[in-house]
Amino acid sequence: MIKESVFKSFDSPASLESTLADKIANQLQHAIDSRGKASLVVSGGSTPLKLFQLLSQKTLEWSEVYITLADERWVEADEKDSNERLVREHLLQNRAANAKFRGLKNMFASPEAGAAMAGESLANFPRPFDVVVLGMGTDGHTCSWFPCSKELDHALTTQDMCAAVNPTTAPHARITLSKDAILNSRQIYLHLVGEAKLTVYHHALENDDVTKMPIRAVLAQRKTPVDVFYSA
Ligand SMILES: O=C(O)C(O)[C@@H](O)[C@H](O)[C@H](O)COP(=O)(O)O
Repeated sequence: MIKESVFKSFDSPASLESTLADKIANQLQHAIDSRGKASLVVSGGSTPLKLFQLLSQKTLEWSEVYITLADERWVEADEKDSNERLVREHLLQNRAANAKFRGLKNMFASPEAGAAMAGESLANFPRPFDVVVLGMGTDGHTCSWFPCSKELDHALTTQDMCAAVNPTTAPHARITLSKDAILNSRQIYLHLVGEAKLTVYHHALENDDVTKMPIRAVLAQRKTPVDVFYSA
């Protein structure tokens, strides 16, 4: 059994999003007050859209906030499935329009070819990352650490910032921050909405086999604090 992380359950996605947006904004501003700048890593997918919108309205020194993605699909930044597009349309708006954003997709033809440059492009980000917001798929993946992919072990063991992944159960070649990069953070939030995700989360706590459920790489470690924010 994995020892459970801090688990916060909310009555509705809206109350979760409101609380989480407040917490993230406070932590980013605290980082700026303490160290002059702050870093935020966000995930794509459908779960964080409202959170992005709420965050974008927060009053803080967004010009000192460096934002990047936990993972990206290897598609152009204006395509439907691009996480960069999602972040530009929902987070880098309103007050957050002044934030410094770096996506992970670059001009290379594949994530394998582009991974080193994607990592280098984050060189001026404050590390450890101040706040990382992760999602989770119902197969137990987080970031683009897919249980089906032959690159999983590399993504979970490399010291490089970024790794290429070719999932067989999800569309698009991907680039993902490595486990090493994700865990070099001051705070990780796991944002879960829906009872199906709660079932998967409880299943993930049953043992520490990361090859079956890579989310365990986050849940089974004690180096970096992980708070789970859940609403049905
Ligand atoms: O780009 C992505 O797809 C991700 O970053 C991924 O790890 C996501 O967080 C989960 O798949 C959950 O996705 P949903 O929020 O859509 O359920």
